Amino acid sequence: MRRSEINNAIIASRAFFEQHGWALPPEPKWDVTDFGLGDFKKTGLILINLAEEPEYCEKLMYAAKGQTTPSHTHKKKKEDIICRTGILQIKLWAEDPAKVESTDIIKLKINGKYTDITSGTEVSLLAGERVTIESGVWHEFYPASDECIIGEVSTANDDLNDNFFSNPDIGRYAEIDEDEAPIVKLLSDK
Ligand SMILES: O=C(CO)[C@@H](O)[C@H](O)CO
Repeated sequence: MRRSEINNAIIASRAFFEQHGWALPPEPKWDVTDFGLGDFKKTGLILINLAEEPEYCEKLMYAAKGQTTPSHTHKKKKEDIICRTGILQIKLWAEDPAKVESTDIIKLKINGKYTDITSGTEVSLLAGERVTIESGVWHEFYPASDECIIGEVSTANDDLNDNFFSNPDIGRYAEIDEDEAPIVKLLSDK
């Protein structure tokens, strides 16, 4: 990813957060990624780590229409993915969709109530709605609205060691081409 693209993504999402009443903490911990695939408009996500504790984690995320967070799972982390603004589509699988065409039933908590869904089902979340994703459940999400603010509340987060993607070409952090000066230091910046 070009640094200019990262800077622009931060400026645009910052404006959207502000417009929708989401005040960011002082010195937000920004994480902007194209998942190493070099096509931020297609596979891209902007995250801010709000709380990172050994017991829990909270993130605020932003994606624009067309941007997918590709299918992945966590071996340790259990997380609630929450639509805060807009409409969020989230697809869930019992097993890695690149390897197995599973039709297993997933017992998924949607808005706090257990619901049986078939692996591969897509759930649509309106603002205020959430799904609770147990570790081991594969998931992919993208906005159905032009823009989307997404929350994440979870057990401990370890982005380096606890993200398992279907696509083996994916790297969790972007490789950066320094075409201009950074406006913020990313979590992945040394
Ligand atoms: O877990 C999630 C989304 O499900 C994010 O916190 C990761 O950082 C994505 O890699």
